[in-house]
Amino acid sequence: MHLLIDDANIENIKYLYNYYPVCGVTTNPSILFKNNKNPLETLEEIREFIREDELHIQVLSDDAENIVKEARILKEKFGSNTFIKIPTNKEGLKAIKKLKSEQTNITATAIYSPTQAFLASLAGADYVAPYVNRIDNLGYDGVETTIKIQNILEKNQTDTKVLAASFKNTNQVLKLAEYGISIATCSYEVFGKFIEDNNVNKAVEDFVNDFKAIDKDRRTWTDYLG
Ligand SMILES: O=P(O)(O)OC[C@H]1O[C@](O)(CO)[C@@H](O)[C@@H]1O
Repeated sequence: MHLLIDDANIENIKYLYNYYPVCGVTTNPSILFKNNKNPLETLEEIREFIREDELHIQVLSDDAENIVKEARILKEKFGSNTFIKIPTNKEGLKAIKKLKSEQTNITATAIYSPTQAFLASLAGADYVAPYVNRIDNLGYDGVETTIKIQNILEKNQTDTKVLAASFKNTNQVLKLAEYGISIATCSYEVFGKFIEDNNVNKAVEDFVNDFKAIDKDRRTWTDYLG
């Protein structure tokens, strides 16, 4: 499983890139709204910072013809490793079919059911993005649904990968990693919870204190060898 950042705040993105093994950024209109800045300038800044890594941007048109138009403009502006996020409804499927014939990278988004994912895959989507936490909130099981989607894609030997989205805790992510889900996109808040264990800090502190007791003037190997 690879990890993407689900955020549009450039400071958060820079911070997470500095510490975590991530391979790109996903955005959606609500994330851009939350960032409270000019959305175009924000995306330009993100693209400049992440260079050729994956950048996922969602279209806002309702009908296939305008979705295709918007996708072409976004692809032209943000480059080849940009994934156009298209909601998986009927108009979206129609647009995905058309855009695939133009070699556009597509993330089929707003996926709540395996049927949607299967259809998006047949239409040519590169990624399908099930909304794990939102599915949980509907009273279904987001993790199970995502695994089911993965099984369907594997059994049907498609090239489409699962990009799991909408997480509220790290356990949801880890469960999917266990099943080899291709990629997960996580918010700044969820990243913050990945390594938050006081036991780890305590263990490290004990190691350092023990070592320091050997020679109080030499705390690290750099002090011995540097
Ligand atoms: O339920 P949430 O946290 O709003 O997440 C919706 C998800 O859908 C996406 O738009 C799919 O990529 C993500 O950007 C986001 O994680």
